[in-house]
Amino acid sequence: MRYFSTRGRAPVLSFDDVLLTGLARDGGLYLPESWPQLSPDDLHQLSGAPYAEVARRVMAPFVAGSVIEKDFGQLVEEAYAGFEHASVTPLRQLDPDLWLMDLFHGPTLAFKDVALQLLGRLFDAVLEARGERLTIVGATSGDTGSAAIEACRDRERVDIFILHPHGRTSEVQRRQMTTVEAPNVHNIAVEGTFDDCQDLVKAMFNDGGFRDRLQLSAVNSINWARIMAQIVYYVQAAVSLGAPDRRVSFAVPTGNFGNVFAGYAARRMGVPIERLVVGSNRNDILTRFFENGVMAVEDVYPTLSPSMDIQVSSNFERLLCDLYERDGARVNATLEDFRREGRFRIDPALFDEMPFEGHRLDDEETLAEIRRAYQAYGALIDPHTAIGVAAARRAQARRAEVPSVALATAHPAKFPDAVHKATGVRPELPERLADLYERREHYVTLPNELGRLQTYIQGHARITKDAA
Ligand SMILES: Cc1ncc(COP(=O)(O)O)c(C=O)c1O
Ligand SMILES: N[C@@H](CCOP(=O)(O)O)C(=O)O
Repeated sequence: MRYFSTRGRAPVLSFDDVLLTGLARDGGLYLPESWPQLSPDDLHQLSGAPYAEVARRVMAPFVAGSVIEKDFGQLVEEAYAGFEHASVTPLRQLDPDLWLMDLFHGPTLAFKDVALQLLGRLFDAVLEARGERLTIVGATSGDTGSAAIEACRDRERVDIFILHPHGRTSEVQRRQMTTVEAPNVHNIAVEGTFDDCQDLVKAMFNDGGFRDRLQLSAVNSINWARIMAQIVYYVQAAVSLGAPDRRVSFAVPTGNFGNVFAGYAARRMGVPIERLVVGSNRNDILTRFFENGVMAVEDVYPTLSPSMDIQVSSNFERLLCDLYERDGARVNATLEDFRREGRFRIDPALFDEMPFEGHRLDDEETLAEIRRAYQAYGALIDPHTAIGVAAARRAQARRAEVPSVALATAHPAKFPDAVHKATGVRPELPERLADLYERREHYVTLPNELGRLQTYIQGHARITKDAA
């Protein structure tokens, strides 16, 4: 498989290069040149198969030609063997037509583990085959950071630097990142928002000299491999609920648009997905966009669902590229306008065939939904998941034609205060994290300044230290 950049001005790359490159050199994101197709027969065969088997078969075409192609099945097996549920991403039925897909059974209790447990292993295998090392820089609003650190800790060929917005994650999220004892892990609290962190990461990639000196790579969903691994659970859920003979909708609590884009990719591959329902918190840029076709940035507000406190959803660029039929110059012009003006508008006609709709919840509605889920189903759900469940119910109230799956993106114990406030129950962390509050934290706090960040990273990355 070959991959092209959404902006059309970077080299077309193989899977291995896309994995190690992260952001394209023209500032774009990589997409596969074609969408591999899952026929109705393929989908029938996947029904009932173990998760790792579905994963291997769904992802095989994306890694075709890679140096790890022959070991891929083994890497996938290992990635999912450590999940605490045998089904990896099990479904729970809430109502006759509403299901919850638990995506938090990995080591850091969030859906990010599903992709990052595989990515860590892919990085290692490709770097080993090439005899190379790299430096990862990532931005997190709370969950990508700990999942990426867990996946990359102690790996000899990788140093990892994670930027989080100072004081804007939950305490559990911060401690999961900052209490890891590993020489290759570096946490940086940036005085700013998640959007600032994401901008800083992109600016480091766009500085060619810095990027080459450090051999930068990405763990955020700008890296295509993240999306690839997330496609799998949409396929798994759809076939479990009757695809290809029955259509299914998904409701996804959304921030950076990576998770829901993976659902869109599954649909492009032939999975019969009816609707992709986007749930937003008060930072509702996407929901407003799906209502009126105008993407307009506002300030970022802190909410009870901090991982979704995002205004600029980087993966929207991948959808835009599809909408514009891969006209990279047009994607670039639209996103340049967005950067300059803080807004752009899309012709609504382009959206006629699209499966998306958006629903927003403020903090009070989020708490009410957590309470409702506890009372109606006995389920403790985290604030992000609550937004997904509410979005699913609202979408079903409009048109209840097919079953809906709401994605449970984090374990409730990551957000104990909100869950306690809504239900009176304080969810317990699993035993292996029980002493999280006693562990020593390691992080530096830096201002939102590219130069300061680059100096810090350059001074601590083994790649530059060894070269000096
Ligand atoms: C718990 C949780 N839910 C939802 C989201 C939003 O997902 P995405 O950024 O892929 O849209 C995130 C962050 O990515 C998250 O950590
Ligand atoms: N909510 C995310 C933000 C980063 O998203 P990503 O999917 O691009 O890594 C987080 O928890 O860090």
